[in-house]
Amino acid sequence: MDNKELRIGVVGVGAIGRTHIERINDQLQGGRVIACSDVNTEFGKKVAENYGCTFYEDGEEMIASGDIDAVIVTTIDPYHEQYVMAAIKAGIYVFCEKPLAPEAEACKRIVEAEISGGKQLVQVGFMRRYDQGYRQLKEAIKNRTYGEPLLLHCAHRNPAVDESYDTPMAVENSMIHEIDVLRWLLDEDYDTAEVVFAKNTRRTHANLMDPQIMILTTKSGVRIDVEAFVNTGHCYDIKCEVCCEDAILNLPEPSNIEVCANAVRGHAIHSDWSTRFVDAYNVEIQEWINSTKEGRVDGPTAWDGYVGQVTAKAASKARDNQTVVKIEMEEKPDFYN
Ligand SMILES: NC(=O)c1ccc[n+]([C@@H]2O[C@H](COP(=O)([O-])OP(=O)(O)OC[C@H]3O[C@@H](n4cnc5c(N)ncnc54)[C@H](O)[C@@H]3O)[C@@H](O)[C@H]2O)c1
Ligand SMILES: O[C@H]1[C@H](O)[C@@H](O)[C@H](O)[C@@H](O)[C@H]1O
Repeated sequence: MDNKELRIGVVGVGAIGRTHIERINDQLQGGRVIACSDVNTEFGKKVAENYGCTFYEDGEEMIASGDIDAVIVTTIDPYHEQYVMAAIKAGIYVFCEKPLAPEAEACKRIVEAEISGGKQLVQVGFMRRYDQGYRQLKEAIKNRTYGEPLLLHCAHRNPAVDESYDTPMAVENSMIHEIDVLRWLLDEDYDTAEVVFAKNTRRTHANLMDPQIMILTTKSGVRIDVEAFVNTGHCYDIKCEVCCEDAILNLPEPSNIEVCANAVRGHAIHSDWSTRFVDAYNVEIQEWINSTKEGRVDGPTAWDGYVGQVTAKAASKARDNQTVVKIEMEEKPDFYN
């Protein structure tokens, strides 16, 4: 592609869809959201009007229209597959928010369709790989300066979730971030998964066990525990502590000014994902625009999306049966090497 602006369509213009439109049109370079679609027509039309883009009632029609060079899929999880498949069929690049799909089988169908099409087109929105803190951790681990990593303690805390968020989503929608970023951080796949429950918070509802702890082991034996607590009522808090042979490494947070007032000294922390990871989203989407214009996928692939969901599925099985489940994975196809 030449140096023209990348014409982008967005399907699903809810919370994160709109933040991506704003970052592309107001802050980043080389792309413009010129079209959008949403199943909620009235709402979608208002959003389109607000951002000056063309509204399509049918997202698949937008993808096949020839009017856009690439598409961003930010619908709720169960509809990702439909639009990613439409993009592969149309032969255009697609950035799909995580998870690639809520089921491993759906991710597998996407991988197979991409391989049959003969060209990598799909990038998955695992934005933590673009976070400065995780990048620093990876750098510190890479050369074994502090010896081998042995165990990791992580936490994924959200202030609140709505009624549609149920027990499986703690793994499939939230801890899928840790599943991806820790595999990338340690540069190895997982061997087993387990999920145990804690005492339920009074803030949860009948369909959600909250908090939960997922325990993963990697092929080399690194042990990882991740707490998902999605109704803390007060904070968005992401922790990752890596215990190495010779040092303990902790994920830094984006800094905030220290305030001393009312006899308390401290600093504010984030209350949702959109501010906690804003820099990571900006780098992620800018790099996606750049690589798309160069005609290649440079971020987490459909294969990474598939591996994540196979791991999540094993964790779900482990949770349902309260046992430890071995993670069985196919060999990575050469297509993704
Ligand atoms: N990377 C991250 O940190 C991050 C953060 C938030 C959300 N997400 C992901 O982004 C996606 C959207 O999350 P959200 O918080 O913006 O949700 P949301 O509910 O605010 O928005 C989803 C939008 O999709 C629309 N939609 C639903 N079904 C559709 C369909 N079949 N066709 C077209 N539009 C449809 C809805 O009307 C809504 O406007 C989810 O997959 C979520 O996991 C990722
Ligand atoms: O969809 C959101 C998003 O992925 C956030 O980054 C995560 O912290 C939430 O738990 C999840 O529900």
